[in-house]
Amino acid sequence: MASTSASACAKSIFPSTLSATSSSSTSTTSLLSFRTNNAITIPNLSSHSNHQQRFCFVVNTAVKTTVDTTLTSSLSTTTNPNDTFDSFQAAKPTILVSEKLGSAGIEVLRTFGHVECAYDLSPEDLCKKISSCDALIVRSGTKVTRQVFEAAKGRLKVVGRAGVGIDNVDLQAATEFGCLVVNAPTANTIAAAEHGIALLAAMARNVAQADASIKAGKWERSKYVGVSLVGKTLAVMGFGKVGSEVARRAKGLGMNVIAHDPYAPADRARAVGVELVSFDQAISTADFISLHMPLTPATNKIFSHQTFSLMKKGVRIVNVARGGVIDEDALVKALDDGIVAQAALDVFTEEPPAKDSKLVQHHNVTVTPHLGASTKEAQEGVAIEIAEAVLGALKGELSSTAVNAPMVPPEVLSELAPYVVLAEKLGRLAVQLVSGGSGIQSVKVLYRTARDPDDLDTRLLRAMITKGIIEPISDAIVNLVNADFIAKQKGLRLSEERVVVDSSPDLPVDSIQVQVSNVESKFASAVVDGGQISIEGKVKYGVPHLTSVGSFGVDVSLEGNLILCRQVDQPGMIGRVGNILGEENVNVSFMSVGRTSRRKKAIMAIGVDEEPNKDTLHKIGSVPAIEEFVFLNL
Ligand SMILES: NC(=O)C1=CN([C@@H]2O[C@H](COP(=O)(O)OP(=O)(O)OC[C@H]3O[C@@H](n4cnc5c(N)ncnc54)[C@H](O)[C@@H]3O)[C@@H](O)[C@H]2O)C=CC1
Ligand SMILES: O=C(O)C(=O)COP(=O)(O)O
Repeated sequence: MASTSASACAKSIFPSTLSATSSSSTSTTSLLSFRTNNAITIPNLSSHSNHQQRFCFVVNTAVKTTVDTTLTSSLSTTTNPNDTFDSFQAAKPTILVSEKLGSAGIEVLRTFGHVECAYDLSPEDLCKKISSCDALIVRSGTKVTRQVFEAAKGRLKVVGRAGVGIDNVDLQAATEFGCLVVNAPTANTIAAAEHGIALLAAMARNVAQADASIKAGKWERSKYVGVSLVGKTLAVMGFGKVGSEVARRAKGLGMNVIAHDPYAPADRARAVGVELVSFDQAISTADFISLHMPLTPATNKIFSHQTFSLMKKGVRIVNVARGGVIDEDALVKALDDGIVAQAALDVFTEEPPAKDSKLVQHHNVTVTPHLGASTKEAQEGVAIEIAEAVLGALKGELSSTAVNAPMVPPEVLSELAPYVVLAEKLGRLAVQLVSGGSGIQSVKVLYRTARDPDDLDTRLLRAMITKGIIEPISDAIVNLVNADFIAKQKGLRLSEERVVVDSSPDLPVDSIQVQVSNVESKFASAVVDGGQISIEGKVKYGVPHLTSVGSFGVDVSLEGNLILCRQVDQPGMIGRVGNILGEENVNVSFMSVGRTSRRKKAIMAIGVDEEPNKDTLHKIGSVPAIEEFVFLNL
């Protein structure tokens, strides 16, 4: 067995002789590469269930071999799509829930997978557990670090964040490891907004301090005189879902509301009766400031010594967003200096904060332990929202709440389904036509289509071509999440061009052509005049077909294995090759001949159910009229 070393792929992709083991599965190409001991189908991609053969290219890296061996053994006897579904049911995915999740969500998850609830895991214990999990569901308390993705060893397919903020998930690492991250962005909006208003009012009227004072046996009416909200200016920093709900409520309290958000559309602000202003204007004119932006590198410690110095003396600040947007030492100083009169904080840079935190202990600070999303209603809603998103991802569907992958609407996905299969197979064919040792760096994809360019979303197709090219020759597992990242890492440049043709606009794509530049081919006839390997395919009756190899037209369904022969066009060739295969009990599933002109060069494309042995291939190669041939796995 020849092999490709992973290290050889660092700069460019080096195909070498590929060997293949066959296994069977239903047709499908999983967008999230569900590769454990489960066989998974994507329901909305499973219309090609007649494609029973799937071939796993084995290379000599430990990871790839292990994974593929598991896949091969678990699928080797599967011929019926229902069998695959049954075996999938038997091997349910494991879903680890690492923080308290509403029971309705747990019930939804149990319909599909084994659910393990393990709260308060140490980082080490999480890393130990994760390699046996297909999905992980967290809230804000679990740090999903690069180490977690590394420890998952490729098994973790999806991280579900039961809430909005994903700053506790290392998104870059998730993407590199091909793990989808989904969140539940809407179900806790009102809860967070209500908590913001609760803190605003409680702070203005010293509710928490007065409560503590009474419980300590005191009766301090003059100490806890508050300030009124009506007529005061509130600056909402971050005019997204929560910010706009806070603004709406604050207006109901008679406040004058302004907002700062560089990305919020002005008409959304206008609809709530809020003026969008610059950062400096917002913080310098506000009596109250409420924070509702995400924690990102750009917002990290955005409230600092410098920004506090611009604020009105006596300003009051509410934070139900993320602790990290405030430089907490700077806030303590601003409180001590009287620039900030009071702060009400639900979130902290470190959670829980240190017991002796000066900020938490400050007499002008009101605190809650990250309770913004903690209402019964919000937690049930978030749990169902995240459970559905995670199950969708495990089924291979694309989520509308994907954080690190393009969101492809279901109708686009189902329309593109057969083309997704075609795209991956063309990628696989193209890479096998490259001769060992020549590195693929540049691939061009031409989509012939009658559609307006704006009506054709090719991200899925591009990802699947990348998957087809890269997976057979490396240990990478490529999916929609990491395709562009892995292509870049491997030095593969993939450019796309849409060519408008006069065909039916009902079909998204008429044909897909894959061209590989600056490489040698082990099948010279696949090379066109410009010097690039070129193959083209179409979807016919829902099934992917190869329609051209180099400048030869062929028409073969892309299933099983393929033998391409170039021969002198003469009578009896089909019979001779067919006989050789028949004698060796290799079943021919289809045959197609394309030629330049009569009695000149011809290409014969032969689909075979079984992989012919070396002797059989040698006999084919020895037929005098055959000038070159290649055996390809799909
Ligand atoms: N305390 C809690 O329990 C909860 C906290 N949150 C937090 O609240 C925040 C907002 O959540 P949503 O409104 O649902 O998110 P969202 O995504 O709907 O809104 C965030 C807004 O912040 C804006 N933004 C981004 N960078 C900004 C910047 N530099 N300056 C000003 N605005 C900026 C965005 O354009 C967006 O409109 C998030 O940090 C989230 O994690 C959300 C729910 C509960
Ligand atoms: O949704 C968010 O961003 C939150 O901060 C809520 O966090 P939690 O799920 O309550 O840990």
